[in-house]
Amino acid sequence: MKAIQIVKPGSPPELREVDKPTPGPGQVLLKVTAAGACHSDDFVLNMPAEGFPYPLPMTLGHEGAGVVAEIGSGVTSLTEGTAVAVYGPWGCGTCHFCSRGFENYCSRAAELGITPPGLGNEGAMADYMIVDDARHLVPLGDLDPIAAVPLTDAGLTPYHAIKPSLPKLVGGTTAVVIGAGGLGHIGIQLLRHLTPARIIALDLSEDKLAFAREVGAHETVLSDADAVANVRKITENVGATAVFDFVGLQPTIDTAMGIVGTLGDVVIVGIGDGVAAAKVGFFTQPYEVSVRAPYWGARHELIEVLDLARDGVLEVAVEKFSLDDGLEAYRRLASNELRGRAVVVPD
Ligand SMILES: NC(=O)c1ccc[n+]([C@@H]2O[C@H](COP(=O)([O-])OP(=O)(O)OC[C@H]3O[C@@H](n4cnc5c(N)ncnc54)[C@H](O)[C@@H]3O)[C@@H](O)[C@H]2O)c1
Ligand SMILES: [Zn+2]
Repeated sequence: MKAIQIVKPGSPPELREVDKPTPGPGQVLLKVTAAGACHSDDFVLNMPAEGFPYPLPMTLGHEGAGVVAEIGSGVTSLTEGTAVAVYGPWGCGTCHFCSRGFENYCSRAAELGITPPGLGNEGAMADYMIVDDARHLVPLGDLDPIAAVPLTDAGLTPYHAIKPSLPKLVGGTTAVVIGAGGLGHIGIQLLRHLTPARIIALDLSEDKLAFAREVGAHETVLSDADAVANVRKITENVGATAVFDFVGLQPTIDTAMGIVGTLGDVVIVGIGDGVAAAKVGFFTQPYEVSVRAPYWGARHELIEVLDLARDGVLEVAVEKFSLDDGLEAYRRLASNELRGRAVVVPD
C-alpha cells in the first residue's frame, strides 16, 4: 500500500510503498476513506533532525476516517464495514484526565500520526491504518467522511478552545479569529453559531479575508503592523472579549495581546513558538485578562462537533487530493495557499 511519510526532518514528505499492517489484539484496521492535512504536520516536518522525537520514517496524518476492514482479536464492539472517524488523542484511558474524557491532556498519551517511539502508531495518510483501540473510534453514520474528517482536529480543536469563553461572548462583545485557515474557518462558523458576538477575522491576504467573510466573519482586517489599531478602532477602543490565535507566531500573539480588552481571553491555538508576555498587575489595563493554550479536545466534544455538522451548522471547505497528489496538498498547506482543509482521499 502507499503512505505519505516523513522520512527526513526539514525535507518535504515522501509518498512511499509500505507493508499493509495487520491488526494485533485489541486493534482495528481501517481502509482509509479520508485523511486531513494539518499545519501541525508541517510543524513536525520542520522540527530539527537532532533530537527528533518520533520514529522515522513515520506516516503522517492525525485526521483520519475510514471503514472497518479487519478486527484484531478481543474486539467485540465493532463490525466490518462500519464507517468511523478516529478520535486522535489516544490517552491511557484511566488517569484523572482520561476518566473525564480529556484524553488530550493525558500525560501518557500516544497520538495518531505524531507518536513517540515504542508506541508504534502510524498516521492516516495511507491506504490503510491501524487504530490502537476500538475505543478511539467514533461512528460517522451517514456523514460524508471527506467533509467530516477535518472535524476530528480542525473542528474539535477550535470547539474545545472556544467553549470556555462562551459565557463571556454575550451580545455586544467582539471575538477575533487570527488565521482563517483549516481551524480558523471552522472556528468562525462555531463562533457564529454559538455566540451573538461580532466576529473580526485577521489573515495575510485579501483573498483569505474574503474567504473569512464567506464563512461568517462580520468584519476582516489585514494581519499587518496596523492590525492592532484597526481592530481597536472597530471595537471603539473597548478591545476584544476573546482572541483566538490560530497562528501562534510572536507577531500574532503580540497582536492578540494588543487587541484584547478587559475581562478578555487570549487563546493561543497555533503552534508558532510565540509566547504571551504577561501584562498582569494592579493599575495594568486591560484588567483580568486570561491566557490559555488549549490542545486538541475531548472525545465527547468530538461527538458534539459531529452533531453540529449533522445539523448543518458547519460547512467544511475542502480541497480534495488523491494519495498520489498528497505531496501537493502539503506544498499548498506550507505556502498558505489552501482554502479550508486539504483532504487526501485514497482510491
Ligand atoms: N493547539 C492545538 O491543539 C492545535 C491543533 C491543530 C493545529 N494547531 C496549530 O494551529 C495552527 C493552524 O493550523 P491549520 O491547520 O488551521 O493551518 P492552516 O495553514 O490551514 O491555516 C493557517 C492560516 O493562518 C494564516 N496566517 C499565517 N500567518 C499569519 C499571520 N501572521 N497573521 C494572520 N494570519 C496568518 C494563513 O494564511 C492561513 O490562512 C497551526 O499552527 C497548527 O500547528 C494546533
Ligand atoms: Zn492538527
